[in-house]
Amino acid sequence: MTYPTNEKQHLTVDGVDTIELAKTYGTPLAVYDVTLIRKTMRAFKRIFEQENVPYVVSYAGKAFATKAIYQVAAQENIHADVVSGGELYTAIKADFPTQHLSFNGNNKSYDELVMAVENGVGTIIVDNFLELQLLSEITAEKNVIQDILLRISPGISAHTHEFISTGQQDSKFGFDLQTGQAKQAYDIAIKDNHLHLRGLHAHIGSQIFDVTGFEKNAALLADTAYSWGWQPEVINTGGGFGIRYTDEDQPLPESDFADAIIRVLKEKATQYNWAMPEIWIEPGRSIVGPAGQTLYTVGSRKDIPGIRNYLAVDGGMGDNIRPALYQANYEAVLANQPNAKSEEIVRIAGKYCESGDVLVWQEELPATKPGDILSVLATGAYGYAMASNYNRNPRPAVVFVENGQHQVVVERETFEHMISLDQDYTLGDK
Ligand SMILES: Cc1ncc(COP(=O)(O)O)c(C=O)c1O
Ligand SMILES: N[C@@H](CCCC[NH3+])C(=O)O
Repeated sequence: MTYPTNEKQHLTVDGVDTIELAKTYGTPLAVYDVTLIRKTMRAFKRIFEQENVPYVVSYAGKAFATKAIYQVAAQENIHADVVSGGELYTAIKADFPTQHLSFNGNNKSYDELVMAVENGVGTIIVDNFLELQLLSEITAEKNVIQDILLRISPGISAHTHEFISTGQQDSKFGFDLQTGQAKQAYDIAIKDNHLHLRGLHAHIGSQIFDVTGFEKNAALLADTAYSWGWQPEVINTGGGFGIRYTDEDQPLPESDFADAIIRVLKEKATQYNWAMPEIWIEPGRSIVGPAGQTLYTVGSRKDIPGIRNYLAVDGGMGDNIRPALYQANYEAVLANQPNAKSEEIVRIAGKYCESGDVLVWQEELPATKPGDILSVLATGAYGYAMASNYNRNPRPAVVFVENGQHQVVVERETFEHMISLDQDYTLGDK
């Protein structure tokens, strides 16, 4: 792999020197290549347009939810999916057209549902019976009609890490199909005058590398609707398209997934004599994952002869929990000279008080010294989004880069931000 560099041999992002970014904004620093984000969004849209089928590409904001990314999604005229009042609030504050939002989640609160209805969220993807009842009450009281989809748990196991697989029957998400709960939900929803049931949704999991699960899922949703004597307007097959983190990952082009789903649903529409349903997909990771990277400053090291060399950087599990949570692998490069020859094998650890605080389990790197900048690649999805203040470390700043320019889109958290909600304790002995 050859990494993009400038005349100083420094790693670049869309033409911008990462060493300069680290100097300007400090580290750890999450950096996004917005040109690449737009390219991926457009590539997804183009597949459907070439096939001339009605579609919605809905960016799954959980992968990275900030005002700036919702603004890019709006500029590219794609939809977005939110999963909490907080994500919805962020999208609203970004002036994202709420009609283009869908709202997923397995335990939306009454207040969140009211917020969604009041703000004109286009589609609520109803997950369970309580939600169906709450939404029925809220829409009746406000005398509005709300578009909904029903989320089904399809009983399809995706071959991915157990914790990010959601389609299997033993899952907290969606109405169970096998036991008839999905049909019961359909019977309730279709009769409700304030709910406009537009279609079905099922998401089988994340970081998936073959199309068969998506084909099965699309076919199952169509067959299910047909078996209920119903022609759905929308079939939403979720997200989950796998990306490359390391050489172990061999992702398919986004077109393969979309093509497979389109082909199956075209066949089903012909078989059932339906108008072609709108095909919705909800990619998160594949849109922002490869476009993001995190810059860190090299600090201490510990070499244990015959055992392992640890290289510590100034971030860690607080800005990327995925290695600790899923044993996820990443690739790291020395940003000062990414194409230099490797000289040693190291484990890149963070600065958190946990043995599991690892960013890269094993990496070949050139010799490094304190103060060098390392970049961990492909951290754009579920990195900053899952960041925490563990050990009271502030969360990094986020910078967007496009056409040689750069801009902070999330400021670095400060110590003061972190204690801003703390109160002095006044009840105990003085
Ligand atoms: C309902 C739903 N849609 C979309 C996504 C996005 O998945 P990914 O980021 O893997 O594309 C998820 C997360 O797995 C999800 O739960
Ligand atoms: N957060 C997970 C994926 C879960 C997706 C949400 N349904 C990850 O980092 O891979």
